[in-house]
Amino acid sequence: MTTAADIVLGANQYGKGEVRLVRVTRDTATHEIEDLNVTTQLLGDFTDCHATGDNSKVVATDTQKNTVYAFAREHGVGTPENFLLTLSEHFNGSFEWVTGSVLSAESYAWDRIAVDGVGHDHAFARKGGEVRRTTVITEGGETVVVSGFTDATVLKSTGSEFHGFPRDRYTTLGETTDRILATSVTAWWRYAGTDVDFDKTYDAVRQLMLETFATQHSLSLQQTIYAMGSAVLEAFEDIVEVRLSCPNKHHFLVDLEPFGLDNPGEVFFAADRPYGLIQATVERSGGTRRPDVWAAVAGFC
Ligand SMILES: O=c1[nH]c(=O)c2[nH]c(=O)[nH]c2[nH]1
Repeated sequence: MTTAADIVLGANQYGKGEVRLVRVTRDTATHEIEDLNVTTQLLGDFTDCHATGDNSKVVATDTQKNTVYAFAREHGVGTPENFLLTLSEHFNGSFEWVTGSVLSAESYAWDRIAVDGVGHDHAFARKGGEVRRTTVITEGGETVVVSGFTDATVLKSTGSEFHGFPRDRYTTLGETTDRILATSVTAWWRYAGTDVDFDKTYDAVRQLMLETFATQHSLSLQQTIYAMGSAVLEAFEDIVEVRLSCPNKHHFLVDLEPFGLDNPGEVFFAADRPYGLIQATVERSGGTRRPDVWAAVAGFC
């Protein structure tokens, strides 16, 4: 018969998975952003906590997460390799029972959004991920072209406010005059006809939307997406309607005060959910609505 004495703990490790860190360097008006997803795993003799519930050697995963954010403020990020090396030195050097660690980081690259051909100071588009899409619907002798893109992730590190919203007993959100605004734009537009230079129009619409995101001082994501859609309708006669679906990818300023550090809008927790989901159609007044067309395109847009 097997008894507890015959059972031992095998390989184990633990830490915090996917610490989403965005660091904004804002010493000058030209901001830099660093965007990482860090996972920490500590190795060592953690038999007691597994076998008896003695946590005296468990560096809490919450502490590990806090260390990632605090180090981003204290030491900066720099290369992900150097950032992890600094964290490794800390975890392995501070707790004698920690005999090793496995630290990993994903690093997401961002380009500056070009405005009039020049990289914007504080508006960025994430590299990759974006997909151009189109749907052509032919029915009853009529052909309708709807084009757009999904997952164009953009972020502005300033130039965004959100205040003046109603407060009730469930409202805890603070008002802000300076926040990160980040979203992953899904945009579709319906063409009036089919005689269009689709490549040229696609590039120009996409560019105009990103430029508008970059340059419009935002009072809400709703205002921003309306401005993006309006700019397209103003510039392109052969587009009759624009639909936008944009998750508000919240970035929360990390409270570093418990660690004796200030956080002047520099170190953020990039939450992946829940997100605000802001969706709008921008159309020409008096234009014909085509719910049948949109129904043929998956989802709201
Ligand atoms: O731009 C925003 N629109 C909202 O409707 C909203 N709601 C919220 O909590 N934050 C924000 N931000």
